[in-house]
Amino acid sequence: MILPLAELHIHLEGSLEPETIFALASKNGIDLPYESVEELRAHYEFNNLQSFLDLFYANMAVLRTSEDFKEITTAYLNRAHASGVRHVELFFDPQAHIERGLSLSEVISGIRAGLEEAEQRWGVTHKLIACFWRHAPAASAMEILKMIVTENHAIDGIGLDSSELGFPPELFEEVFSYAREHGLHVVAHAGEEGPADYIRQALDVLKVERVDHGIRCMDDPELVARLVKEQMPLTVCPLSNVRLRAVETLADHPLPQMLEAGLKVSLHSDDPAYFGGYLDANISAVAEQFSLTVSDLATLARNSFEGSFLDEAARKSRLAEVDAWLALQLDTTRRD
Ligand SMILES: Nc1ncnc2[nH]cnc12
Ligand SMILES: [Zn+2]
Repeated sequence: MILPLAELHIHLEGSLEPETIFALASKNGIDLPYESVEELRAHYEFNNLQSFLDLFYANMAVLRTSEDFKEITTAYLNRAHASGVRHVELFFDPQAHIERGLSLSEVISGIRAGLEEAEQRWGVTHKLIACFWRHAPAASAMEILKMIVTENHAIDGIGLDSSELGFPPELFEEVFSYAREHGLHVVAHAGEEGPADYIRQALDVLKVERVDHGIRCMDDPELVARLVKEQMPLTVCPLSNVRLRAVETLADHPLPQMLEAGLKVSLHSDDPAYFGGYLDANISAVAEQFSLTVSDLATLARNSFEGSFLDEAARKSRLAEVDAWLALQLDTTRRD
């Protein structure tokens, strides 16, 4: 039995593998500035978040049709299912695709078709979260959000992503308040590269239900105490943090201290095609680095379902699956 997990921090466009970038470019008649997959892959060395985002936004320009979105959603879900994912809350960047002339309906219908097929095939449940760019004006986010609401697009929540430093969450107060008033879930990237104060703003101004990354909370003991008290879910992405140099090496990652402090941490893959692995790779890397026990892994898995937007009944049944996994592991250990 594989450890059942909820993947709560995955950017669909970050699952675009180099081979798929080439295949879509060829299909859509787009010239890439690389001769081969190997040449493209050679650019996957990042100094910080921005150096990654520049390549990430350029590469996603190969996505041109609703079918492209369905294809990459299906490819991601095939891979995720194999790594134990039973529920996914998928991010996508609407501004990137609308800028290229796609309509919201084309993008969302393609993604939804892939999500629904995976639910029918494997029972992998889903939510869809539109992430707004913090480097773009809040007015652009608001315009798209109003379109989502008035045209009744199938979106479950909104998030906030892209360049962090210099773009504090408070710039998006009105956008998040409008989203909450219209019954959408709200999450935001905060404290990935940016300071602990951005996490506080995400809580106090945006009133988020979950913080994406949040690792910089460890600079601020008072904030840690609050996050523990509120049991605020933090979606931590260890391989991303290493590749974007938010931490120097995996050994320097604050995950053990975050767990020790009682923070509600779960593990996720962020942009798996760029950072060296899907959810299973993230979990194996930290399990090995920090000698995590099966009980630690069960806690991380439980936190992923508790931090999700699943309804009570579905969450309970997934938590029972985690308990069954742990019982089996403990039983196997006893017999060995
Ligand atoms: N790690 C990350 N941080 C901010 N925005 C992103 N978009 C995709 N990946 C991201
Ligand atoms: Zn992210």
